[in-house]
Amino acid sequence: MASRAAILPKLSIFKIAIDGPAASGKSTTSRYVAHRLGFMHIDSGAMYRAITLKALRQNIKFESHNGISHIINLAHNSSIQFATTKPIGSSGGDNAPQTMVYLDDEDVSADIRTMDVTRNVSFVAAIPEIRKVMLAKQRGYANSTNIDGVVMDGRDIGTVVLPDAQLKIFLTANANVRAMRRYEQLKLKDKKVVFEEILRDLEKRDKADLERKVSPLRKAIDAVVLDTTTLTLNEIVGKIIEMTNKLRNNAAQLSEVNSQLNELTKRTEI
Ligand SMILES: Nc1ncnc2c1ncn2[C@@H]1O[C@H](COP(=O)(O)OP(=O)(O)O)[C@@H](O)[C@H]1O
Ligand SMILES: Nc1ccn([C@H]2C[C@H](O)[C@@H](COP(=O)(O)OP(=O)(O)O)O2)c(=O)n1
Repeated sequence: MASRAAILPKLSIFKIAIDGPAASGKSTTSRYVAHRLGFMHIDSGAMYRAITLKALRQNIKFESHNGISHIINLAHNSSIQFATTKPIGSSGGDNAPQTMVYLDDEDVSADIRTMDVTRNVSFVAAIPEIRKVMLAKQRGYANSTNIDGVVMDGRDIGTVVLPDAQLKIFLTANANVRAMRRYEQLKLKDKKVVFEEILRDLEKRDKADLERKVSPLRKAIDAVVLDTTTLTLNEIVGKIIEMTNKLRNNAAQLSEVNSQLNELTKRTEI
């Protein structure tokens, strides 16, 4: 007789998928959630940005046939790693937990956020072969055996990368609010930024991400929508932690019932 354990879910790596348009708060929210839960944070957008940075550094002609093959080659032969630093305090700003990004062992956390990379990343992210290479890496991180859980943010995490995620969140916010947040964020880093330019770039990128053929930005049918236009970062993080704790408790209870049922089944078989 088949054991009931085979048909009931077991406790496994807890996966949280956070998707949404540009500057909706995905990576900041994910960093705090991951930090509070002791999970790993994977910023999948940073991976597309890292490959774009590498291609720009090599002066690859993006839209040419040769250029695309070259970028695909780069993706196959690049190592991208993440490391999370602990916050000094518990509030936002400079004390926020940071997710560092390493490209071929070089810290590129700042270099991948330049306007040049931002303007070209949607093109790179729309190349199907690049997405295949990133998908394999992303699933690899999520299934690392030494972690309790992972928070991965991007555009297609709930729909394509981790369709089995126990919790899926879709963050949204009004485009003007998103552009203003990105403007404030870049201004802090002494970047020469113009709000109208940021808004235009953000809308252009949203359109490209929504309309591309492979893995476009979509809300998974089982995702919970959280609108960050009016909710603070703390409120958003709190809601996600609360949902996660409930789901983990339910899973733990289910696992307990499951082992009791197995025990009973064994005794009945004897
Ligand atoms: N709920 C929120 N309310 C106000 N500001 C937020 C909120 N969530 C994120 N932010 C801020 O908005 C900016 C963009 O957030 P970020 O996490 O980089 O977005 P994304 O990863 O979606 O591009 C950051 O400066 C961040 O601190
Ligand atoms: N899972 C993902 C993550 C990001 N991308 C693409 C879409 C975005 O334009 C770029 C950069 O993503 P990123 O999340 O860093 O961008 P923003 O922080 O929202 O400006 O990568 C994607 O296609 N799939």
